[in-house]
Amino acid sequence: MNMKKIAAEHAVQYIEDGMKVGLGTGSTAYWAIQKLGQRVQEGLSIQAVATSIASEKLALELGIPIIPFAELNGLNVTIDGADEVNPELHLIKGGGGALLREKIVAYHSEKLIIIADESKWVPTLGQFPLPVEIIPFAVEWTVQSLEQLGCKVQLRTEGEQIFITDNQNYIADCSFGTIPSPLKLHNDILSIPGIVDNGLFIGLADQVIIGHKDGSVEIMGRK
Ligand SMILES: O=C[C@H](O)[C@H](O)[C@H](O)COP(=O)(O)O
Repeated sequence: MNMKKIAAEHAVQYIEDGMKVGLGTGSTAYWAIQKLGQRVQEGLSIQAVATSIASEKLALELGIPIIPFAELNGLNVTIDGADEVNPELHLIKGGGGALLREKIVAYHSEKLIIIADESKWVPTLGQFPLPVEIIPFAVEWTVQSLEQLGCKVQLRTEGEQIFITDNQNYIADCSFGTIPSPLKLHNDILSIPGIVDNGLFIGLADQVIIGHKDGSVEIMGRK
């Protein structure tokens, strides 16, 4: 049973004609974009923006209309994946390196629906190393400042090369083990110069759809 696909396809049921939709990034969002593409080919009329170059490319291949940001005044809904979700629906995102564009798009969406397989549901955030997007300038100092917050930092690589985000930045993966106060950590990280954003999504998710091994979906959320 493909738990990611089940959650994604459930979320896409909520998309209606005329909606402005944000497209997430990653292997779970992939299934949502596929399903949305199928519905567009069957006549669904939507306008979309994407949270990564990869998702935009996939959407265009499937015939989903991608609209310039300047032409849209916000979004009705965004469907995106997550690396961890806690019972308060706070998230860690950015495993695919797309956290900055994802957070911008989520912020401007009336509703953020998170889709995930059951392995992403955790009592406390932090087992998954927190991705932090940093600018390349003085990266060594920025990394030192992150380590002073009590984590082990690994600058993300892709093969032999440093991983470069869609925004031409780096990702520092920060292993905290556990994050008891996500909001405090979020603010502490953002107070370091050179950091663009981090993968903690606090109070942004409205609904979380979890796909289970037995094919069922579990829906949690505020709206
Ligand atoms: O940067 C990537 C995103 O935040 C993804 O949505 C997140 O990493 C989850 O990815 P996946 O659905 O592939 O587990």
